[in-house]
Amino acid sequence: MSVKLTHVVAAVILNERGEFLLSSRPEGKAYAGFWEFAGGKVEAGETELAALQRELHEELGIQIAAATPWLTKTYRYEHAHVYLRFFRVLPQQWQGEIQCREQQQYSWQQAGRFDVEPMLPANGPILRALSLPWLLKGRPESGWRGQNGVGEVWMAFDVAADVVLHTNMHLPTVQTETLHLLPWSVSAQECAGDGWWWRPVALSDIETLCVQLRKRPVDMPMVVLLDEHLMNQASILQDLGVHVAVTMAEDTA
Ligand SMILES: Nc1nc2c([nH]c(=O)n2[C@@H]2O[C@H](COP(=O)(O)OP(=O)(O)OP(=O)(O)O)[C@@H](O)[C@H]2O)c(=O)[nH]1
Repeated sequence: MSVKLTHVVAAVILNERGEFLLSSRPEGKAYAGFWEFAGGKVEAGETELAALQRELHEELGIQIAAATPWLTKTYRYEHAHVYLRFFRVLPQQWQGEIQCREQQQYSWQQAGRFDVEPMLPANGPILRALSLPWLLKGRPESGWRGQNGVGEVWMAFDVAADVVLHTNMHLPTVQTETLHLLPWSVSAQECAGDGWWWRPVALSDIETLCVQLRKRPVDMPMVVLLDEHLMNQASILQDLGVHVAVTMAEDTA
């Protein structure tokens, strides 16, 4: 018997300090009191963005002008089998005074330092993924630096060399399918089970990736490693929900 997937959207709302908004599920709902990203079910005929805008207004009284699609997640609860689509909402993309219109609580949280619980079980990988900066700069030899909500993050992992050398992938089906459609000039590698890295060599590789991401989003963070000649593609990729690592000259790394 096939089980109907409930389509849900949820927002990672950011403030100027780089913190993320979590709210508690109101009484009367399944998992009442658990913490989640504000959002809810997409109604028939509604786009994901329209559903996000409606839910955030209904629950918190805020207006969302724009949002960037990020990760997806499928999860089976006792009460429902859900397909979740998370959006990233930057400080300049939302406005309004936060109100708890459903008697829920809300809390601004720092990446990797969440101090509210319990969290909805489906959200574990999403919370971990929030620690990964949206932009990393550096070199394979000297490591990668970026900012998350807690502060500066430094990653010493020699990603570039690994990405180039290994073509063996152990990726969830969704991503394997996405990667399969990417040009052969690239390879990718899963990174500690919490994300994966991909290194395009030409502009056409990036164009192919963009087409694929629009059709089929990823369920683990994807870091695209940009060599100097492709650095101007960083914002296009970030707008598609990708984390970017750019290779800098040694003295600016
Ligand atoms: N809003 C939200 N829902 C989530 C998250 N993570 C997660 O697994 N879910 C699941 O997605 C589903 C969302 O449904 P909901 O009950 O909040 O939706 P809704 O506001 O439209 O509720 P309604 O049933 O009153 O119409 C629930 O099964 C919930 O457990 C999350 O971060 N945010």
